[in-house]
Amino acid sequence: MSASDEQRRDREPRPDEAAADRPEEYDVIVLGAGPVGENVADRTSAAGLATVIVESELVGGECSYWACMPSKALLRPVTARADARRVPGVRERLTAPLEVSAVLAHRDAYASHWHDDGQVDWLKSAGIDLVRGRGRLDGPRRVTVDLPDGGRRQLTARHAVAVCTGSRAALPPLPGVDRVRPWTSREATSSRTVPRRLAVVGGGVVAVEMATVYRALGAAVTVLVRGSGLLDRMEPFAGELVARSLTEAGVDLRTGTSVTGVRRTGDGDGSGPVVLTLDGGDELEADEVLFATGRAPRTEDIGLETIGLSPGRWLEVDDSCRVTQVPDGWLYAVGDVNHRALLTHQGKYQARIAGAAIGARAHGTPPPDAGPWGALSATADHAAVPQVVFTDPEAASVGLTAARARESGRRVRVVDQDMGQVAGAGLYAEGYRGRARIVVDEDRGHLLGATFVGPGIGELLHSATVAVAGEVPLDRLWHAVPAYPTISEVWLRLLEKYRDGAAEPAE
Ligand SMILES: Cc1cc2nc3c(=O)[nH]c(=O)nc-3n(C[C@H](O)[C@H](O)[C@H](O)COP(=O)(O)OP(=O)(O)OC[C@H]3O[C@@H](n4cnc5c(N)ncnc54)[C@H](O)[C@@H]3O)c2cc1C
Ligand SMILES: NC(=O)c1ccc[n+]([C@@H]2O[C@H](COP(=O)([O-])OP(=O)(O)OC[C@H]3O[C@@H](n4cnc5c(N)ncnc54)[C@H](O)[C@@H]3O)[C@@H](O)[C@H]2O)c1
Repeated sequence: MSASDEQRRDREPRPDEAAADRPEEYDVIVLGAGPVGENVADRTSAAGLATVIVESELVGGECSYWACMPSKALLRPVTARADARRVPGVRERLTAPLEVSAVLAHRDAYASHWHDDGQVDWLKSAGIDLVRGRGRLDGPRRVTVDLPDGGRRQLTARHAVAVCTGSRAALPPLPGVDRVRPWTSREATSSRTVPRRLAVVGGGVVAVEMATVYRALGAAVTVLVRGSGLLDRMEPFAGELVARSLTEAGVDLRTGTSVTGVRRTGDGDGSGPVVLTLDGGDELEADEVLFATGRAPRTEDIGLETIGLSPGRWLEVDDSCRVTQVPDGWLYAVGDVNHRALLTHQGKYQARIAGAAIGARAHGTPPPDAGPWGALSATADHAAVPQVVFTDPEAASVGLTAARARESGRRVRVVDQDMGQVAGAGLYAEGYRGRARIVVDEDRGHLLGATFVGPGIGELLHSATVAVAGEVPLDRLWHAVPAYPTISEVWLRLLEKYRDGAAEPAE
């Protein structure tokens, strides 16, 4: 039997009787089996470390069952239909609305019908032990798990504990909000019915994606945004183009509107329509209200107080995802819970890095490349975070916006391009509407950021991510020739304008 076979045998799930009072020792304990926890465990297990993962709900986490997967499965039929309706010869045959039951069934399939057997099988195949239950830190390197059957297991970690407990929807502090059965992203992504009237509070990513879905499924949707526009972390034109499209689709979009009260009209039992009071005194009645008002860390009940940290806060980490306030470097916090970038792909990137760092430190190998852009440093979190908002049009960005780049004190030049002028875009969709922007570091001659808005541009984003993360000189990008006639030719238009010294966009 090889050493790795022996390690794998060591990591076979322990029979319950072994659980008694005696702490079970592992090299690494991962708390939370969302996409990020799974990837940390995968990397530490691959590094030959005996790894156990603790999960209180479903292996796969928010992303698989109540976030990325179901939301994108709901959105894809919407954007596919919208795209097809912009193609002559197809649109004439596309007069019927979406088949709601088929869309919801597609969503159910992508959420694996809220069963995690597939993910559990994968854990087993990777040699990772699973303990189901609520885990809490219980002093340095110790985790206690309350099991679903009322029992308890105690785990200790020789090398590291990785907190990957993610985030939950944050509700605004409105009196009575918890008595009106509000929707959060969980209900919006898993609902089996389409409300006749849906009010959406918030102007961020969840708000615009879910407004897109429910409007296309037939709901009368009102979006209440307290600020002046949508998607305020992206370039302003992204929110403007998405707002225009939502409005054209029939969404009642109200900016500069805050909600000051919420109640149900029934007998105090949570029944009846929901009524929102708006600043200024107006009221809005709907059948459901979705609060898409950001996220809170799932750290309030994980025993942080037993190691001298405050519960309920985001955990601050260094670039290898080690919690900075904990001595001896045994505690890591990876994914949403560290608040660096609340995105699955970025959390999984951190997981690969944290897993490698835990492995290197456990084996006593001096970290060879812990500096910026090295294998043990999540540098992209600061410079090259990509995100696609899957609305119609899609909005995609990486790196810094023009405003953020200027705030950073760099000498910056901004170039914009109307996507409608790109031949490949016109072929993709008649009357293609969209815009692209690059933000150039004038002193270093490479891209700091890029934003694309338009149908089907999500797949374009990775080209920009490579350019930003790779700090590819613009002179060399000039030789990266986009195929004709693809939407990617927008790169050529942007670089031509940059070389020709085109005037900067007004905004
Ligand atoms: C509606 C919506 C759509 C999204 N769409 C996208 C998208 O398209 N692309 C994208 O990149 N990102 C998207 N995101 C963000 C993405 O879902 C998160 O960034 C991602 O899920 C974070 O992964 P995580 O593993 O850090 O946390 P989670 O996925 O939240 O997983 C944490 C896990 O820890 C478990 N846990 C918590 N506490 C304990 C405990 N005490 N003991 C045991 N287990 C515990 C939880 O049950 C959960 O399974 C979306 C988010 C939302 C809300
Ligand atoms: N396609 C994707 O990549 C995708 C999709 C969905 C969610 N996500 C991730 O999930 C996270 C959560 O998304 P989100 O939309 O909930 O958060 P968000 O931070 O993107 O947007 C929150 C919105 O709610 C508003 N808001 C906050 N408090 C409010 C209050 N009290 N009253 C009224 N408005 C209020 C904010 O102004 C903002 O418009 C995001 O960070 C995002 O990265 C990603």
